[in-house]
Amino acid sequence: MHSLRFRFLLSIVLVACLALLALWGIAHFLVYPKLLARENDYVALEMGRVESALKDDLDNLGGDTRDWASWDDAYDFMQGKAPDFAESNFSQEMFEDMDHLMMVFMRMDGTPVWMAGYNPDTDTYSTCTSATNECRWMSPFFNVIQAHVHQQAPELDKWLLSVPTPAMIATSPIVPTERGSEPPLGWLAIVRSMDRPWFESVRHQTGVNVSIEPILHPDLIVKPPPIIRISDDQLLATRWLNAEPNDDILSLQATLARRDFMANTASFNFAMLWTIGVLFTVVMVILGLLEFIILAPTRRLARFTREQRQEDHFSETLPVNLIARRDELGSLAREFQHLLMHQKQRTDTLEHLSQRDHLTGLLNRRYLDEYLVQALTQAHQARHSVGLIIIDIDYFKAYNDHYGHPEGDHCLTRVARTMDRVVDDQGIVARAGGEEFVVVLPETNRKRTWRLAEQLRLAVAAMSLPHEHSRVAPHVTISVGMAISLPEAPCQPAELMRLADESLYRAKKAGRNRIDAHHREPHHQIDTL
Ligand SMILES: Nc1nc2c(ncn2[C@@H]2O[C@H](COP(=O)(O)OP(=O)(O)OP(=O)(O)O)[C@@H](O)[C@H]2O)c(=O)[nH]1
Repeated sequence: MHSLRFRFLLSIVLVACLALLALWGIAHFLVYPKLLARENDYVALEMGRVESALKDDLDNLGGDTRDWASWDDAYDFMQGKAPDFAESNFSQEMFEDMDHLMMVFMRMDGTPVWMAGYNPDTDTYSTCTSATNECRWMSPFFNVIQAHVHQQAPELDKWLLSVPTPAMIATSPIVPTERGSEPPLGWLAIVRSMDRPWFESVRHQTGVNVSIEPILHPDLIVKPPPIIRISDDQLLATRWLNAEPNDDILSLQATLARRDFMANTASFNFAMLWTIGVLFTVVMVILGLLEFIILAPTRRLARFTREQRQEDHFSETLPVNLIARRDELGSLAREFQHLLMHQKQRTDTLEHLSQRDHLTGLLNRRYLDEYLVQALTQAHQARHSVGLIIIDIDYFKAYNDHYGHPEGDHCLTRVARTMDRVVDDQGIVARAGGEEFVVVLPETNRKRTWRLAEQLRLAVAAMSLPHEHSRVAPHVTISVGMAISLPEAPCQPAELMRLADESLYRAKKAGRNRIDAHHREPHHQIDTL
């Protein structure tokens, strides 16, 4: 059997577990996805800024290239009219300031006219008419540019390059500014390396740390996801930029701090912890209230009920604090108390009925037998004498026959009442059966027993109940036999009854309306009224 406390505890723990599960579900399925979606938006915004910085840079490069390519001096230079144009306008300082890696003037068919480059690795600036000797390092760029312009319409173009190093390139046809529709004489291409200084400038503009990696033959590799959450406080965002040659890809990567996500997560965890703490406190308070309001009183009621089964603990009054309650438990306790009292009354009535003779109201034979056993046992221990008197109405059959049975009953009742009054608290009077009565005196002696027997006989005679057919007197008389259990010669109940019965028999035989005692008693003469 599980106690109420256990059941309540189990239920509340189950409810608490469900609540925790619900919190976990809310966190896992609602809050964290929402936070991650917000973080994705944040990443898109940041990467958008980086891409737009890159685009602006590319646009600037394109603008510079177009400006140089549409300058009349450049057009003249391509015509051979201004041979010093390039050498005098371009220098290492300018390349460093403009962050240019190289530039090349070429004819429409891609033949180089003049090229210059600043190699940051060797910190050298060189100019050449072809990608040879000190300008050899420019040849990979030049070759791609050459291939590109072969397929390009004569207008400004800006694009990204993957190898030999990530770079942005602008190519523009060389045309005169104000000479109407004269054909372009060649191409100007300017290359800007996307290396560490470029990363620094992007970081300066956007506040984001970026890097660029070329991915050659992108069809052959598995692209990593656009967002990789490296740790709790950092993520790696990737954007794919188309580049030449061979449809390569530049992987633009940025390491972003997960500040918002961390802050939101910390706030949510803080709220969760408080929620769990409040939940736990509520559970404990509910348990305490349950214990105080229901469980403890219920246990008191159960304990009280249990005690009632043990006779020596019987009590009709429940604990006051239970009875005084103004709730369901209080009314249950009060109802229970009424039930107990009612039960007690019925038990008392039944006990009374089981001990009494229904006609005379005297104690019955069953009670007499039990009482006699008890009285003799106690007298034996306390070394007392027990007196037993048997009374029988004389010629009662004749009485019945003459006056009728109901009148006989009436006579029995009146005789019984008289004897009960005479004995009073000296002992008990029982109806042993028919017209025979027994008196037991638990603490007595021979003399007192004899005297009471005589008082009984005289009292019945004094009632003067007419008895026309009695042969000893004109009224109802009794014969009495008595016996005593002495401490020095104790008797068993049956023996004492037998001795008293024998005395009665002798009294009857001797003429009735008299007393006879057990033979050890002094002999007494017949007393006749
Ligand atoms: N009215 C009435 N009569 C009863 C009751 N119980 C027993 N009796 C009668 O009591 C009578 C007892 O008669 P007996 O035992 O023959 O003795 P007796 O006539 O009294 O004569 P002795 O005892 O020898 O003097 C019987 O007639 C029973 O019917 C009772 O409850 N009511």
